[in-house]
Amino acid sequence: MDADVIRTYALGKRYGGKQALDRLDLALPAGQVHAVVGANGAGKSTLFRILLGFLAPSEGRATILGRDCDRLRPQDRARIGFVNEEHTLPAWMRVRQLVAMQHRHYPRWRQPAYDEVIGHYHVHDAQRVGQLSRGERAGLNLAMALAQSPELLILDEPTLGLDVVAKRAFLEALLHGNAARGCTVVYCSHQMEEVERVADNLVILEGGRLRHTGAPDDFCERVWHWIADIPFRAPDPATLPGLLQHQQIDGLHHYLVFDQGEAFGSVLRLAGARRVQHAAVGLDRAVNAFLSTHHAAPAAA
Ligand SMILES: Nc1ncnc2c1ncn2[C@@H]1O[C@H](COP(=O)(O)OP(=O)(O)OP(=O)(O)O)[C@@H](O)[C@H]1O
Repeated sequence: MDADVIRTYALGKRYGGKQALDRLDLALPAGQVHAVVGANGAGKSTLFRILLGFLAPSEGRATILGRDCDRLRPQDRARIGFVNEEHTLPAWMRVRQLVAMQHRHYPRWRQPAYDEVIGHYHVHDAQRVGQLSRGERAGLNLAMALAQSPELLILDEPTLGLDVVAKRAFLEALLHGNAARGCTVVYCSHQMEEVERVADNLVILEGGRLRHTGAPDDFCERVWHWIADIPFRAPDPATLPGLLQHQQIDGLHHYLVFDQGEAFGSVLRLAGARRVQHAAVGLDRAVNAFLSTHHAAPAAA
C-alpha cells in the first residue's frame, strides 16, 4: 500500500472567478497527526470536500488511501472517519439508537473505543442528540468516528465553539487514549495552541497554495524575531526582506522575519542599528504573523 494516505497532484479548484485551490501538490504519510492551517478562505474545507469525494476538482487529481477521490466506494468510505465543526447528527434520535445504527453500518465497529471516548462526557444513552450540548455532540461525533476503526480520521475544526473544558476532553480522547492508536489524523484548526499539542506535521495553506509542510518546529525556525536598537531613522519596512511584522516598543524595533537567517542582522546593521539580537518564536506567533501578512485587508481610504 502507498505510504501516503493523501496525495494531491497539481490539484486546483475554481469557483467562478475564484481560485480556491491552486496547483496543490501534497503528500501526507500514514501514521502521523497532520495539522492543516490557513487563514479564512485559504482552501482548507474545499480540500477536504474534494478528498472526501463531495466535490470535483477543476484541475489535477487527488487520492485518499490509495484511491482516486472521485471513485470512492462505500468500503473505502468506511475506512475514513470525518468530524466537522457543525457536528451535524440527527437531533431527534436517542444516543443509543444512533450508536446502534452506526454499529450495524460499520463492520469494524469497536465498542470499547466508543466507550472510552464517550467516557470523557456526561452523555446518557437515553438522551436525544438534540438535547446534547455542543461539546457533548462533538464528543459523540468523535466517539462514533473512532469506533468505526478508521485508518484515516479527518477533523475539520472539531473544537470550534467549545469551552476550554470540552476542548481539553476532546483532545484528551483523541491523543491519549487507545481509541485513535494507529490512525492517521488530519486536523484542521485555527487554534495554534491546539495545533502545537496535536501536530507531528504542519501544513500551511495560503490562497489555495501550499506554503509549508514539515514539523512545527521547522516552521518556527523559519521565523526569527529580531530586536534592534536604531538610534537614527529606522529603515522603511517595505525595503526589509522577508518582513512579517514590525513594532516599536520602548524605543527598540522588533521585527518578525521569514526565511532570512543571519543575513537580516547584517541588513539591520547596515541600516544603522547599534545593537541587534534575535530570539526564538513560538508556533502561535510564527504562524499568525505569517498568515496575517498576506491576509486580505480593506483598501486604504
Ligand atoms: N460554493 C462556493 N462558491 C463560491 N466560492 C466558494 C464556495 N466555497 C468556497 N468558496 C470560496 O473559496 C475559497 C476557499 O474557501 P474554503 O471554504 O475552502 O476556505 P477555508 O480555508 O475552509 O476557510 P475557513 O477557515 O473560513 O473555513 C474562499 O475564498 C471561498 O469564498
